[in-house]
Amino acid sequence: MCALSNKLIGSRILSIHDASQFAVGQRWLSETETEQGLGLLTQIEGRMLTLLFPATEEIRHYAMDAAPLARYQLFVDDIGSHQAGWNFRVEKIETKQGVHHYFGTRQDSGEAVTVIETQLAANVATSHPLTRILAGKVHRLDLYRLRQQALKYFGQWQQSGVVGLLGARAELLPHQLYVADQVANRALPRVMLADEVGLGKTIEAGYIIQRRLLTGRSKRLLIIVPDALCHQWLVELQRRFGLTVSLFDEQRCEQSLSGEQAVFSTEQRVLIPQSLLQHPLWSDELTEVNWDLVIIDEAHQLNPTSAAGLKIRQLCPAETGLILLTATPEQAGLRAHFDWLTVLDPQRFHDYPAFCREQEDYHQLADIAATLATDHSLSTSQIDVLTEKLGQQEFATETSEQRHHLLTELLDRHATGRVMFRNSRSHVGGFPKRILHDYPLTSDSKADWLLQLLKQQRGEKFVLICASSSLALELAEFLRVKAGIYAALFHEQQTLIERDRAAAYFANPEEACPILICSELGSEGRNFQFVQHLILFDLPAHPDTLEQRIGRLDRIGQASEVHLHVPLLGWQDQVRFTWYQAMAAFAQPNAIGSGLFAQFRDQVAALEQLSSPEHGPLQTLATATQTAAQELREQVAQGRDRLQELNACRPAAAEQLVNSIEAITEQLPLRKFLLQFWEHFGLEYDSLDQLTGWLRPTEHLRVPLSGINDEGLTVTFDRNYALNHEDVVYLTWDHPHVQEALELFAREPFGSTCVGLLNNRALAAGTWFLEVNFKTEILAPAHLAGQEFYPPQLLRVFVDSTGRNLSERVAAEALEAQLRHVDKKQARLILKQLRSPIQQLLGSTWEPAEQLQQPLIERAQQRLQTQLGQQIERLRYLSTRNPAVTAEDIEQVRRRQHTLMQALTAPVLQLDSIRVIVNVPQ
Ligand SMILES: Nc1ncnc2c1ncn2[C@@H]1O[C@H](COP(=O)(O)OP(=O)(O)OP(=O)(O)O)[C@@H](O)[C@H]1O
Repeated sequence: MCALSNKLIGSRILSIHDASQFAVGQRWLSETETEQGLGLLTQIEGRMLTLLFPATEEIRHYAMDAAPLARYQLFVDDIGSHQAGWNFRVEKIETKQGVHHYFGTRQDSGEAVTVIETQLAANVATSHPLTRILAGKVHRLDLYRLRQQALKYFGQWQQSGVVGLLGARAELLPHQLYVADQVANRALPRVMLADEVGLGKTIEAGYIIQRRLLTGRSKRLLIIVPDALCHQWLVELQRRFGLTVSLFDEQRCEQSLSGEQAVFSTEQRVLIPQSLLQHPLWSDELTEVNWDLVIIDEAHQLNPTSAAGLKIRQLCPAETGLILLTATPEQAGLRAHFDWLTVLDPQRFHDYPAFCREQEDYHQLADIAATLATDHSLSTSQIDVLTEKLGQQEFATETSEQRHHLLTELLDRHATGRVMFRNSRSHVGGFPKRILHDYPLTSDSKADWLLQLLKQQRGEKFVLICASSSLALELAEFLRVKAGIYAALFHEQQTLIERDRAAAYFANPEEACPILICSELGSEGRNFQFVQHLILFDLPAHPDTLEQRIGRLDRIGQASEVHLHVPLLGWQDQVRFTWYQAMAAFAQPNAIGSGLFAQFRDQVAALEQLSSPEHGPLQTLATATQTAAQELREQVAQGRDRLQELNACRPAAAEQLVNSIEAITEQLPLRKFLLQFWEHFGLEYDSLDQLTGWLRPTEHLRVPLSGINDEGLTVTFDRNYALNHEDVVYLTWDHPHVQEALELFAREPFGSTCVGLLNNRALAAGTWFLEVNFKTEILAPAHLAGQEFYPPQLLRVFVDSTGRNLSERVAAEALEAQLRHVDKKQARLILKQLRSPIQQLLGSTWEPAEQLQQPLIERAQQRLQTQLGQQIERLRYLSTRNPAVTAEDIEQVRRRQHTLMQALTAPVLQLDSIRVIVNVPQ
């Protein structure tokens, strides 16, 4: 065994170069300036050396005794690079007058070549661990360990199945996570998210975006939202997900026009106001970019057959992901809803009459689906229906799994299953009570009544919604003049910024602003759940608009009862109020509004136009509405909604996601990892209390890190704390700062070379070992998310100085306990003596690494076969019965499987890090 010289173990070795080592034509690395590349020794004069570094064209002079130089040489089987750009494998080496001549074979042509070292390429990978070892560059022991941990956690995170779902500043609500998971994992998501108002569609969209971006499934993102909601979206994505998107309003478009690139290609994640779709210039510019995911909020506002709708079709051809958000998909009528479904999936939705018939079929199917979901036995008549619907005589329903399988099939085939997700509030639960206060007025004006209400309930906050901006302005003026009350205003005559400012001013508890007066613009999308009083100053014509208005307060996060105040003045108010009450639109979420509107709108309009009240016909309308509402509600509850609910959230799968998120949060010790990371990279962390800490950069900050400014920031690892303290940064494995930290190790050589001292009296002093970590990963297009099957992983090979493989006998943890740090100077001296044997020894570590890699490949292949194989099978089966499943759907999964299988035949194995361990018993 080649033991390390005793002289080195003590730390006083002065010079290890002697004149006979040097010869003109040799290649050397500068230990202090590895970034100069490979130097060429051009002159020896007395005790002075001159080196040319061809890569940078720099010349350096060194005193021979103290030259910080490391000899660069290749060994048999190494791959060298010729300055002409080709690579060769070394087969034999001869040294003539101190200069190496390498004999080998060109890798591209197979031609036999002789390369004198003078001809080697000057650009060596300076961050390569071997180059670093040769140059005597090492990191501290703890940084080496941190690197191992970082890469391990990185892989575990990538394989967790919940990437992108971990880090939102949001409660883990199963219905949202389920939808997000279902949609985000598709090769090509084209769906409508139609949860009832306030259930968190924006959050679901955020999860989907985050997961697709972090897993590489999507890159170019376009979000289209009503003009009034632009800012809220920006804020919500930033605050909840730490996601930055760029707002392109007209002004920003004009600024970007002067650049050379297409207007929208300068950013990867773009948010535009809906109105831009109608702009003659910018709407065309939008089509210059190939978006891979488009999200449209409040889709019911856009008619798919209008000019804006056609533009969307153009922006979202079949190969682009498209996600539509709407709480009231039928607000513009069943036909418009169907037209959107056609945009999403033209093959499945091409026959409107058939679609209408299908809607009627829901009842029977829902009944069966509910039976299957609750694990009860099917009745004979249910089995008959199932036989007919599924077109097969026999199906197994004995086990829970079989029933689940059948349920899945039924939902996939007959509901709007694959394209639409709709959670209902009754299903999700936990919403507050609504309390209606109606105020029949006789002669007073509504404005006077309003003033009285505000005075009586001083200290409360009110949101008032009315139909027009002129009325909103008049009311605000009235309150100011009459009572010195300053209302916040929200209407279409303001700029976007003015509106957002007004909403923020109203929300600020310190401002004590009692009322926000909104035109109809405030009835969609906004978050006012911190308010308990809604004034419906007038009543809209469409029940869905009413539902949207109430939904501003009655939404997730509303902690108290919601009070609805309705002043009634005149016949029209009375007609609408009576009609809405008859359908219980104030009392509960109203999923049947569109149906009733279609049925009664003419009658309501005719009654409203009467010049004098006629209570008899109004009563008749109310009774008819009540009956129809009851029937419709029952039908919907039994039929469509039930099916949609079952489809939008499978409780077991949703729970599983919550569990996985909690498990990964517990199992991977993020806090511990980050504390070490910060310490090494020059950030200071002070615990403020149990849940929070203060993080700030010091003057030793090692690399620039995004999001870290000089002032520092308060951070927490606790979800609940983060939910209640929006100014505090919530750190999870999904967070960009954590990702940056992990990627730093994956990309840069931090901790990739190290020398450790072993304290083992049973071994001779000076005995040394080599621990080599290889990284194995596959090369495949990012959107295939190959890392979910085969993330980059480290393979550890541990050999002694004779090349004996001790990897299994010497476990990493046991070894760690016996190691101690060595200072840089001593480490460098050790490496100077050992670099040549290390380089030779390295060659012997590849084979064990390849052997370790093999079972990992096989496991990944098996998972690919089973998981994607099952998906393909299921899609194939469904495609024979359900036009919603196309050959392309199957092909996409098959392509993913095939490409990843191919990639797995030749994973890239490369040296990641090296640790030299020398026994120095104490
Ligand atoms: N998981 C969650 N944790 C905490 N807050 C949430 C969560 N989901 C939703 N919210 C909050 O509930 C409110 C409603 O969510 P969101 O705006 O996403 O609903 P929506 O379905 O898009 O509503 P609308 O139908 O009105 O457009 C928002 O204030 C949102 O921040």
